Amino acid sequence: MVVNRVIAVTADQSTRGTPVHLAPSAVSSRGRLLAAGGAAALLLAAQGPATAAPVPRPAATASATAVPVPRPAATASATAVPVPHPVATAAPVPRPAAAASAAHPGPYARLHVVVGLSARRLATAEPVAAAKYGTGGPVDDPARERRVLDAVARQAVEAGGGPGVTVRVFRDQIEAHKAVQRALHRRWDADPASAPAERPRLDAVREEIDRVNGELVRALAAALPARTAPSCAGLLAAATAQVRHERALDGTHAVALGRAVRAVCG
Ligand SMILES: C=C(O[C@@H]1C=C(C(=O)O)C=C[C@H]1O)C(=O)O
Repeated sequence: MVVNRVIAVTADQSTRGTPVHLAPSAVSSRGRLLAAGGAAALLLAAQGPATAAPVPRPAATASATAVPVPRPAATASATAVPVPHPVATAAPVPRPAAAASAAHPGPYARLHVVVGLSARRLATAEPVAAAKYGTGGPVDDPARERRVLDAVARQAVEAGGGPGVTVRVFRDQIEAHKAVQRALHRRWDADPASAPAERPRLDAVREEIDRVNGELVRALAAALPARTAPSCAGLLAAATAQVRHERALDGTHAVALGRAVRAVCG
């Protein structure tokens, strides 16, 4: 006689009308199964209708709702406290949109990098001007300009940017750089007290310029889609205004920055 047995019918078996007898040890499993079902129902209720969720659930949540028997601890906590929204409790899995924007900067971010590097390049005009000031030498150094343009053309090919458009941008960068140097020489001539007391080594400053040049070539290549988009002019103007503000540029450098990035779009 089977007094200590219960009859349990699984959903699958009930459709075939074949009840099965489970041993007591199986009852506790069954109890867990029911509790797990309740927890799963709570989780599902907390998630709301499937159609209301615009973002795919993280993998952890998906497996919690898909697996019929969670571990007892998970069941206990799920039933003892109100189940918070699974997204809030899950490990910090970034939403796909956020992850995408972090991995793929948008056109404004790309152009902002280009403008920021142009400002960094222009910031070297002061030490270069100081290195040349009082030497009697000219601001212009056509041989150095040639070397710079040849180098960036080569680097542009490596970076996947067009050498022609890259050289065009760098011609503007060079003109802007020289405009700042000349403005500083005029300022120092007019007010000798403001002239630099020391003369930096030109080759050391040029090493820094070369580093910025390389970064700028790569940033220009990475910004190619942004540079050919119809939105480029507007976004470039916004990025230029932003960089002027971030770096608190004076009038000379602010005007020169606009000159330096003139050929970035198109
Ligand atoms: C920066 C310098 O001054 C000028 C500007 C250059 C540039 O922007 O790369 C290159 C040569 C010079 O005509 C320099 O002499 O190094």
